[in-house]
Amino acid sequence: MPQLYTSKKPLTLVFPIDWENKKILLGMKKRGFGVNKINGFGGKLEPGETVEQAAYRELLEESMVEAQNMIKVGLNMFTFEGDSVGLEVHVYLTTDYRGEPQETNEMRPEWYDFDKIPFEQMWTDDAYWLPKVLNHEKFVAQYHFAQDQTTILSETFNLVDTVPDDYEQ
Ligand SMILES: Nc1nc2c([nH]c(=O)n2[C@H]2C[C@H](O)[C@@H](COP(=O)(O)OP(=O)(O)OP(=O)(O)O)O2)c(=O)[nH]1
Repeated sequence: MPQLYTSKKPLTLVFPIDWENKKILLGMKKRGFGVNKINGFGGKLEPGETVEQAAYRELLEESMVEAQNMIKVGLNMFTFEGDSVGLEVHVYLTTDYRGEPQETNEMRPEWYDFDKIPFEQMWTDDAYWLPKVLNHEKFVAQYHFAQDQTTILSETFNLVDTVPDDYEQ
């Protein structure tokens, strides 16, 4: 298989989960990459930050929710036709958190029932892996997109016991 990327950029993605009421906190992204899509909360690492520190900070900045725990559930490598930079997205759940979700400059948060997740308003790949996460499974996956950032040209998906720290091409 040809190399899909020559360098990669780590990103975080966090989903607050209420297992008891079967609800997930998602937000409408108001600006930047993936604008107008519904997604979890996350973004780039700041200099000197670990992935987990960035995940905690981005959730707080985007939703005002403060995670008390952070459970790593997945690793996604996203690549795009014609772009040599891969997006390595580290996916976490938090099940213990403080604060009421609030709209911020970046996101409009809202709780969704597990069976009413608006996949048609989310990134195309989410319909493949998010249900696994809600089924208590962990995964490593790779999705290669066409330039339209919607069509998936190839994918690999594996369930794992422990999510690795890095995606290995
Ligand atoms: N669910 C899902 N999330 C994705 C996909 N691709 C992708 O980059 N993301 C996430 C990872 C990050 O949480 C977010 C992109 O981060 P960002 O560019 O908005 O980062 P940021 O908040 O630091 O950016 P900025 O606007 O402040 O510059 O989107 C995808 O296919 N599915």
